[in-house]
Amino acid sequence: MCVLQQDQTRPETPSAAEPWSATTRFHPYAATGGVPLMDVAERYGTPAYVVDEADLRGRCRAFRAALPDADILYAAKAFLCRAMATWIREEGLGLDVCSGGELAIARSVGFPAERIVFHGNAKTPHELLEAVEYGVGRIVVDNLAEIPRLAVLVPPGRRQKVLLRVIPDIEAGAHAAIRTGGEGQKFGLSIASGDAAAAVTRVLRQPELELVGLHCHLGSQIFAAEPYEQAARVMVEQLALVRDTYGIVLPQLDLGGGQGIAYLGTEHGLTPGGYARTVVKAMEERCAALGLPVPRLTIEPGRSISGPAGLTLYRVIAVKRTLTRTFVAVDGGMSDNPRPSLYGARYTARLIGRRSTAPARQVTLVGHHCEAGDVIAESVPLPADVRPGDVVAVPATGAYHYSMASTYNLTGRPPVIAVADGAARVVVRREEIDDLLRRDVGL
Ligand SMILES: Cc1ncc(COP(=O)(O)O)c(C=O)c1O
Ligand SMILES: N[C@@H](CCCC[NH3+])C(=O)O
Repeated sequence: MCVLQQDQTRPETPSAAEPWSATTRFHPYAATGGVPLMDVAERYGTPAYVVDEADLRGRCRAFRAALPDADILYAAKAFLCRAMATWIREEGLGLDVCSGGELAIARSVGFPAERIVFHGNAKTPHELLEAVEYGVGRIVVDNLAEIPRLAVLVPPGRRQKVLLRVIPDIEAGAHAAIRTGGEGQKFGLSIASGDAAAAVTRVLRQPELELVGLHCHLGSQIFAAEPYEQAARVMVEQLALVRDTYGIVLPQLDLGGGQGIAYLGTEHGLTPGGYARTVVKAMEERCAALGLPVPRLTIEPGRSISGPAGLTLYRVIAVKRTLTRTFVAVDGGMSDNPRPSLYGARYTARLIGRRSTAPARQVTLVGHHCEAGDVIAESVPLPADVRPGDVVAVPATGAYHYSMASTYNLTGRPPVIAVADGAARVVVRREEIDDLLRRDVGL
């Protein structure tokens, strides 16, 4: 156990624009969920992912409160482990899974099958079979070939509910690699090319499948509500087209996820309330104009539930002052956070564990990997006396960090430590070199 030390001066409670989780405090020492972060670093080692359970549960509840009549599915790709699947189950949300692996975690905690939606642009026949066998509530069809492939897997006497993922042709999202609402990317069925209409026809011809609605997902890290407003309108128009063509009123509309979060103190995420007001109004207005009943809404937030609840602890290994800048090198990097290298994502960091009176200097926080692009955060203000042995915390790392971590340079992936009510527990243990060696069977 470490001695509880004073930390850098900062306000008692993070303001709304601060990217730290709801229970994170810095006075008299840095703590999350009532657990001193230096205790976590010393007991479990670094790097370590820390998850603030109360923050995460609070975000689930905020979505449910904002949209009491909708199905809120947590997008598992953002962060999933057995503990997370259990929290999501307990909070009454559903789960969006997009692989056999994510489904296996859900199954392992007895996640209710009917609350699961199965996604993927290239689901293997085996994955489809697993989804059907577990009895997942809905499968989202992403391409034409999948329709007969899925139909033959449905046991006699059963019908599998499906949604069709269509491309609304709306561009939104923080980076080209995470925009999925426009033509020219791999997800969904194009309205413009006629594939979406062909898919409706083909699903309706398969007695084993029950078409219950349409789906779209615009992209990720979207800060404005307007693209969702546009998507709600376009999608309701597609529901009206199905009604006009086939005389069928589809009861569901799934608008995917993508709600943006703050990574830096200067950003403001899209709140569940702001999102809900805009989307519900657009749906209701367009449905009234087209004489359609308002469909049951499903949404799939991932990052906005788990992202702000996480932080990563690193130990400083070296400080290098060059002619142009100061590098603070830590014991993690692009293997536990690939987002700066993939999307140019920006982060901030904070020294914890000791009080420094040194003035703040802009530094570049870098990892220990054998790549010049292994940068965790550019232009971070850290005390000028930052030195080897110090611990730094990086906020907003709860989504797409653990789930996208690699073992580059044969680095074991960090543990996930859940903190709540003054207690810390390991929910995913650290990956040791023995784990890596075990897979490598040699000659
Ligand atoms: C189909 C689908 N739903 C939901 C999500 C979750 O997105 P986010 O984590 O940005 O909310 C994604 C990922 O972008 C997705 O592909
Ligand atoms: N991996 C992306 C989000 C992609 C979401 C899945 N379609 C990120 O880290 O921002």
